[in-house]
Amino acid sequence: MKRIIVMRLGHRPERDKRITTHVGLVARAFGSDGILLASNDPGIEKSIDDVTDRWGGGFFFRNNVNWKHEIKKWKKEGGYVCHLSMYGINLPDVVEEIKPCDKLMIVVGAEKVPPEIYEMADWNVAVGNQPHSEVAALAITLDRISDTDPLKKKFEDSRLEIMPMDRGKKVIENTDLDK
Ligand SMILES: C[S@@+](CC[C@H](N)C(=O)[O-])C[C@H]1O[C@@H](n2cnc3c(N)ncnc32)[C@H](O)[C@@H]1O
Repeated sequence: MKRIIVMRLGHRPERDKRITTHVGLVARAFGSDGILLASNDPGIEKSIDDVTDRWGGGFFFRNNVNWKHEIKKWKKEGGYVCHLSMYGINLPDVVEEIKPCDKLMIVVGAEKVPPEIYEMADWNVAVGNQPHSEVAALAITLDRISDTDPLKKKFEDSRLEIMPMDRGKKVIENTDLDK
């Protein structure tokens, strides 16, 4: 698996800020390269960029994209699209087909997605055929399709790094980046 990006559809700035931020945090923490937001919410872009700046990695955020245009472009460039939906094929039954893809876009919705996405996607994939959350669906998908363990990912050029410990909290600050 070489390049994975996430597309967030249907974000409503008045009610989805927290969950879309969590979609972005999970996309970054579990190994994708960036996220496209198909709505205009510069505040979320700022929050995710701030996290990337402090915690490292080369994650990108693009605000206010035209989702149809981005998907068409992605496919034209040889990319594949996996739309997460509880109505799709259950992930364990399709994961081995998706894994070898070296350019994958994972699409998650908010309340309701445009019906065309079901046709445009190469796979409509359920993370279990029960309703739950885009955050959980994305996390499990990123974990299952990865060749390496996403929890072991190293984040380059971080200002902050946690030293894991049994109890308490230890965070190391890397001041070299400011020089
Ligand atoms: C709160 S759900 C909305 C479900 C909505 N009722 C629908 O018809 O699409 C928001 C998003 O979470 C994701 N999601 C929720 N449950 C899922 C599941 N079991 N498998 C895969 N994705 C799921 C989908 O991406 C969905 O668009």
